[in-house]
Amino acid sequence: MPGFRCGRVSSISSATRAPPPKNSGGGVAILSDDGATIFALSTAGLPSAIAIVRTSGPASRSALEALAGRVPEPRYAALMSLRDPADGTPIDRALILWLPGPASETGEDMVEYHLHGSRAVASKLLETLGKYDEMRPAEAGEFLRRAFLNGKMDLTAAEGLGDLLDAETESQRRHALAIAEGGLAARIAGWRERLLGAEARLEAVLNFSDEGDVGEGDESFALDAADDVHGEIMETLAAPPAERLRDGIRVALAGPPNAGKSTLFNALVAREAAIVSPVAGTTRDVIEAPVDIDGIAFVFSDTAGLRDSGEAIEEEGVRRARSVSERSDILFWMGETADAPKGDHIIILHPRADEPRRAAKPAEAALSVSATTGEGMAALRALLLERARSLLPREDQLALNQRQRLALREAADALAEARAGDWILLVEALRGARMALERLGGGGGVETMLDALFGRFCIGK
Ligand SMILES: Nc1nc2c(c(=O)[nH]1)N(C=O)[C@@H](CNc1ccc(C(=O)N[C@@H](CCC(=O)O)C(=O)O)cc1)CN2
Ligand SMILES: Nc1nc2c(ncn2[C@@H]2O[C@H](COP(=O)(O)OP(=O)(O)OP(=O)(O)O)[C@@H](O)[C@H]2O)c(=O)[nH]1
Ligand SMILES: [Mg+2]
Repeated sequence: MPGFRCGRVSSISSATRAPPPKNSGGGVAILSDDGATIFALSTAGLPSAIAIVRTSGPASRSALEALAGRVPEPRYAALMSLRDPADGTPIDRALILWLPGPASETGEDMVEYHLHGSRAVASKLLETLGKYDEMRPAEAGEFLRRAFLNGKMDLTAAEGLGDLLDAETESQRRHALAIAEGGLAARIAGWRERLLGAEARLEAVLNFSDEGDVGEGDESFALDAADDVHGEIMETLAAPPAERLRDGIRVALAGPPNAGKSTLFNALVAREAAIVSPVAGTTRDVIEAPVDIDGIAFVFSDTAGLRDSGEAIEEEGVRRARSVSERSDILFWMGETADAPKGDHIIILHPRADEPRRAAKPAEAALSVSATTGEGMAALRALLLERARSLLPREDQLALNQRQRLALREAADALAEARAGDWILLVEALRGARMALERLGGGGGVETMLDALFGRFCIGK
């Protein structure tokens, strides 16, 4: 299967989720729309109760007429008997949606066949559709690609849909939906319009004034536009990036042997993921566990206790522990305050707090916790969530991916140049910024990028 999104059975439960799939990089090159009518099974993972086969393109209607004898009222579900037109053999009794273009998802004529969800029923219909000369199976992401080519959505909305299809946690879902529904596209459109207006007015001033007639200050409206758009772009860029949201907040537990790291780790991830024992040096490797807590994706890492053991395997474990600790977004330190690494991401804990022989909580420790009795665990989760939220985009902010941030930064950089130069440079700055925004939305000369994006989707999407 070319698209990694296809047929993935999410393993998310209340406490665990599968690690986010990485793009295999095996992007499928999709030809530009060749006018063919495409078809695909759009429900991944059979058998299921219902299988939906979709067609998109001009032959959608005639194929439906041939299979069902008639075309139902647009956008109303109709129960129809499907037959193979070649020999009249029945295929299935199915719910049919006739979705004529341009008011369809792809902008083309579409039909949805909601079949009984077995492999055999779906195969029979796909095979029958494949006999039409005008029809061919869809490539990965090709329905969405056609929607984009037909101006139904811009590139950022398509990216948002990709993230929505991947979403496993509530925060991922909400932020992806905002982008998929055009949250970023609308902002881009507003900025482009503002810049284009300023450009046009500048041109007019230049064209209708005699040489040397253009006075100081006549360009102030354009500088204002550049400043306004620059300010809004910088504000949009100030939101934390989408990557933490998608890949999960990385939380490491570190400290000396026997501190109770693995015990706390197991309590936080709500399963016995790591071995716990009274023997110092039990954990040797880094153990990772992805978890959904309160709708936020986390990846917890339990690590080897830090000490000089003089033993090769344990030394390697300690090296890995330090490396994971450095890369974490939040580090729970469970040892002496004096030994704690430094940094904003470090939270000192006072562990095994139920044990009477333990010293009192040091002043620097944020919390006393006992994973065994549960003491301090609710406060620890609250602290964790508060920190995590500060690292993620807020509800009212757009979560931008790297491509989107780079394009916005390019636009902002161009606008920052606007004040520096003369009129010619000002026009160029406005134009440069507008071009960066246009590319962000998927306009002009982005064919390879389109292949990379749409090739990541499922067949049938
Ligand atoms: N059965 C089914 N469910 C589905 C989808 C689908 O294609 N089929 N979708 C697939 O992703 C999602 C819904 N997305 C859709 C997006 C646009 C249109 C569409 O026809 N848009 C028209 C205007 C429709 C209207 O406003 O009434 C248009 O944009 O012109 C349909 C579905 C989720 N659920
Ligand atoms: N009473 C009490 N015992 C605890 C607590 N946490 C851990 N322990 C015990 O302390 C011992 C060490 O716990 P681990 O969780 O394995 O400690 P660790 O920090 O992972 O140790 P290493 O993997 O060796 O670095 C075990 O016997 C645990 O049962 C706690 O909160 N209270
Ligand atoms: Mg351990």
